[in-house]
Amino acid sequence: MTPTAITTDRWCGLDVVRLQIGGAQVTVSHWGAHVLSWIPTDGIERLYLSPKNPGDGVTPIRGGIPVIFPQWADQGPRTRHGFARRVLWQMTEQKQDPAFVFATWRLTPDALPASYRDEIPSGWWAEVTVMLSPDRLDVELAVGNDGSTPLSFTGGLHTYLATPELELSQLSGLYGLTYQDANAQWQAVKETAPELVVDRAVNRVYPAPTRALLWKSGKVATGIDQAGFANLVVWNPGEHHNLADLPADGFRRFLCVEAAQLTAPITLDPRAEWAGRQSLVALPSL
Ligand SMILES: O=P(O)(O)OC[C@H]1O[C@@H](O)[C@H](O)[C@@H](O)[C@@H]1O
Repeated sequence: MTPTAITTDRWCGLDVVRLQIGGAQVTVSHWGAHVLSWIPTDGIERLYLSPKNPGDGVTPIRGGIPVIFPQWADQGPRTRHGFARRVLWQMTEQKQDPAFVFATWRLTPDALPASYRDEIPSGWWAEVTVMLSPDRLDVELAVGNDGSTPLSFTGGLHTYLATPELELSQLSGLYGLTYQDANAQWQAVKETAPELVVDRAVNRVYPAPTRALLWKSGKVATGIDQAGFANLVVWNPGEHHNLADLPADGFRRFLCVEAAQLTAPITLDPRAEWAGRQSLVALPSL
């Protein structure tokens, strides 16, 4: 039987939970329901986490898997990239099984400061479920409307995939898709690279790929799949970034590959629910 465990720890002044199964582990902060680290059985960390995170309980965490809800970036009047990454979630469920271990976090309006609560109609709930098996991590964002008026939102899972060297890493599976280039007035561009190598600032919004992507970095590869989300975003701020919570050369250590819903907001009628998922699969060393 594969040994499993759920333990608690502290990171950067925050309470975190660690799920473990057969030598693999994922660490999740209650603040933001934010995955900070995923180490599959090969022992190689797959997520980037900035060493300059202030850990002040105010500034969103730079790295890992930020949960974006109820607004993508600055595309609307709500808090940039949503309030979900700036508040404490409640862990409501956990389970250990021979094949997997999971935990679920829930956020409801009563847990929010009034300024955030006023951003959207009341009666909604959001849940993040993190499921770990030895070489796979599934993260699901689910949203429900228990209110009496329609609820519209955008959002996503803003995953920072780690790499020893960005320019020597490749992302394949996007060939032939037409993306909107947020760094070039949102012009539509057809992806012609069978293997995308990022060597400058990128901010591209693709439609959700119909097949899994492959991220090759250093000695390892990672498969990336998603369901429920209409978009996939590839983002890196490049060398001229002025992000205070990222080291000057930090941009070289990650590529964000994000399961997102931003070109068409989800609208939930009363009693309706929606869910989107991103799955990461650790593949054998190259
Ligand atoms: O610095 P933040 O708020 O975490 O945002 C990071 C980036 O996230 C990306 O997903 C957005 O497309 C960018 O516009 C944004 O700069």
